[in-house]
Amino acid sequence: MFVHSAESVFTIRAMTRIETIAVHGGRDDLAELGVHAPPIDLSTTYPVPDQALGGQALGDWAIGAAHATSPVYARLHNPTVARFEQALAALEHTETSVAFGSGMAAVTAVVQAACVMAQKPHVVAVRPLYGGTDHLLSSGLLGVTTTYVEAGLVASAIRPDTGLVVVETPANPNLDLVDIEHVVRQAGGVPVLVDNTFATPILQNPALHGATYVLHSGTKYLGGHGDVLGGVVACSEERAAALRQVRIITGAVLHPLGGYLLHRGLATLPLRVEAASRSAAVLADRLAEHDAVEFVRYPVASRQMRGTGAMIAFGVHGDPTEVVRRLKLVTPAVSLGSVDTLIEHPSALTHRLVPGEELRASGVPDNLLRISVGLEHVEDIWEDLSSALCDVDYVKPSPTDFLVMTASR
Ligand code: MET
Repeated sequence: MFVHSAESVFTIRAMTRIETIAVHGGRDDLAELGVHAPPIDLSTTYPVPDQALGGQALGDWAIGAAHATSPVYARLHNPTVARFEQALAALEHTETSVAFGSGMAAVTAVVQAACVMAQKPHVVAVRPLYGGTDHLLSSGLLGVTTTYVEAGLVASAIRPDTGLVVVETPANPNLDLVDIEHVVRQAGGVPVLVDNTFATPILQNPALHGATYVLHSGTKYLGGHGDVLGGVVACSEERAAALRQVRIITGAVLHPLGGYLLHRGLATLPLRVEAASRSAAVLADRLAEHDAVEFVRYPVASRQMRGTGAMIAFGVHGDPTEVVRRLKLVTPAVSLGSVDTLIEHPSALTHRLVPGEELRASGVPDNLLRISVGLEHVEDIWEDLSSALCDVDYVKPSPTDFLVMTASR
């Protein structure tokens, strides 16, 4: 019942338009079940009257199989989560995907599969990355050491014991863009993980550019409503087997309710991304014209990225935290990709655990604010932002003052 037939997978693959895949992905067993919405299976255990057969299924899951005759136990497999995984894989143009309890659990599993299991304990990473990922890779907690390089210097950092290259594009928090194909070429066969959380599969499909693992914090755009925590890695069936093994052993599973909500979020993902991106483009232009704004970082569409997205980073003259404090509509909070517009100060929050010097060196100055544009009316967002910026007491610095300010940070 929980196994998707080869024929139904083909049906999804044959759909080429992303809006249609977003609505119908992972739902091909529903007609057979006679239901309209995917059932949420909350079972923690599954009866196995034939214990030998149950044991065989357990053995199959334990080696990372995609299917077995029974889920046996919720840590091994869950049909509601599997539907979300199938849908996300279709959107990312990969064979499959593996879901986790959070984005960080997903990153951890990739490092464990590509570095720890493969006994290649060296990682090459391009900064900036989400601060949590950076902290995980720097901490040594998983027994790996990490060399940080600029995107153009990845080849020079690869060693015989390098198990993984990690990039995020657009990068959290400053929206730096990385040429994925160039990084993949430089990696020379070492698996490349691309964090695609900011772009979403609607704007960018890293696997089509050679990425081995495509990671999402599903908590963000995929869920889309700020009410579900989850992570997912889209990849080949072969890579997924190791990730499932890690997930089973470590217990980093996504709860079925999370799987349901992430799956439901996918249906409206194209519309949400399109609407929020439209507003973000307007806001990025207006911010760039504002006297209180020093610079704006907003991606450009390219062959790799089909649109500009709904994330904006900008630097303010004066105290960035004061701007946040004065906002009345925009939500002052970490996270992104929700229906409401969110703003946060990366140096204080999302990137707090990255050493300040290193953060600044990777293009994240202390005056940078990050906005995730939501679905409110663009004029209401602008009214709130512009009045918060206007209210801030600042003296527009002369070039000399600016040098002094920079040096004192
Ligand atoms: C706990 S920090 C927040 C997490 C989230 N990944 C963000 O970038 O906003």
